Amino acid sequence: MRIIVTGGGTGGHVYPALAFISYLKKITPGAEVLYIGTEKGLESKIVPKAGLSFETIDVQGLKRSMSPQNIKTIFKFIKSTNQAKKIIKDFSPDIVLGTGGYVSAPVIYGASRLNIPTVIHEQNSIPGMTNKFLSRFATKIAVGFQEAANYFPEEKTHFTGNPRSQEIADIDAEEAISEFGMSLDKKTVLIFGGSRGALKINQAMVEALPKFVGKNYQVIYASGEIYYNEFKEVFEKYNIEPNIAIRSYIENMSEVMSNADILVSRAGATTLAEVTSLGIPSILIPSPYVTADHQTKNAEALKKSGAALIITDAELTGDKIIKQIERILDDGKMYRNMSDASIREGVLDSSVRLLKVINRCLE
Ligand SMILES: CC(=O)N[C@H]1[C@@H](OP(=O)(O)OP(=O)(O)OC[C@H]2O[C@@H](n3ccc(=O)[nH]c3=O)[C@H](O)[C@@H]2O)O[C@H](CO)[C@@H](O)[C@@H]1O
Repeated sequence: MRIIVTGGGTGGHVYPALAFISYLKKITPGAEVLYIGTEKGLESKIVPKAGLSFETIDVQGLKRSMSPQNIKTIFKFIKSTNQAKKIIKDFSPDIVLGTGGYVSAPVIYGASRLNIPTVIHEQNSIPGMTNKFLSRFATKIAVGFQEAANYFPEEKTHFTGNPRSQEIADIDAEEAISEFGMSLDKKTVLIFGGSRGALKINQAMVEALPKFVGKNYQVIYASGEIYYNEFKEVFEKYNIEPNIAIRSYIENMSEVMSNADILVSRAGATTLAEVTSLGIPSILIPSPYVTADHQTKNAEALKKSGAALIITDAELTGDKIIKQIERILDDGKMYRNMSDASIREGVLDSSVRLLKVINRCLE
């Protein structure tokens, strides 16, 4: 199979694409893969590192309201579609898969103009603007949350879950935690604010860090690369504590998360796919700054099932984080119930399902 994969901007769009590619290569060793992203997005750092062929195009996101800036965007869209079409023609794929983010718009649209089958994957419970626009042109649509199917044409939409679930469920890497200087005998709380970090979570952590010192559980925190320097002094002070490890970004997140007992994080869809595939209880702080408040909807789906507690961004403090962590850790029954609910939400064959959807386009 020759496949072009596109998706980018943030980790939430890139990691599912990489997880699917890795599964595809495992079961179809001859598969030829080309990834199209942008220079600026996180994909330009992590896709080449994964050893994949990577090409870039210039893209600009659509604004919600009409403005002179948007007219420029339309011209840019036409230009980037032409760039994408040239790459697609040269590679001549059987199929093009898009996992969201601005970059997937010109690539999927361009492929559909060239009559090449396309599949888009929507990770969130409420679709983003790019996938809503592309839903008219895509051959098939795969969704990570059942709720998202309501926004797309029924006849071409399939529930697959998020490929990161299947990938992370197979991982068991105890050594990852020792690399952080942590103990295998203590409960581990993993905390981060999505792939880029979140200011509000960093501020709450500055308040919480002194209070984590000497606790009978350990804390691994990723601040996000753009925030690390801002709080460096505090982070360096507490990083030397035996039960605290602080990093700007965790590259081997799958391995680290597989050792976690509780997750505290934003409610990005890919993070939620990961945590449920491992059956880990979570404390979610949905970002209020995303399209259609989709993180609140993502988090509510997990809360409803009993797998997560929610702290709203407005009420977030260091003390609230600690209180909720200890509420779960100190109550064995609550812990087990949340963990059982979490694993029930996991879709452990998500890449198998996505490949089925792709193969149906090729019949
Ligand atoms: C602000 C914003 O627009 N957020 C969106 C973006 O988030 P974002 O990129 O933050 O998405 P997710 O939380 O879904 O995924 C983050 C990914 O980064 C990984 N990770 C995180 C921290 C770290 O140090 N190392 C690491 O590898 C996580 O394990 C996960 O795989 O895409 C998601 C998926 O469409 C959406 O649901 C989010 O609403």
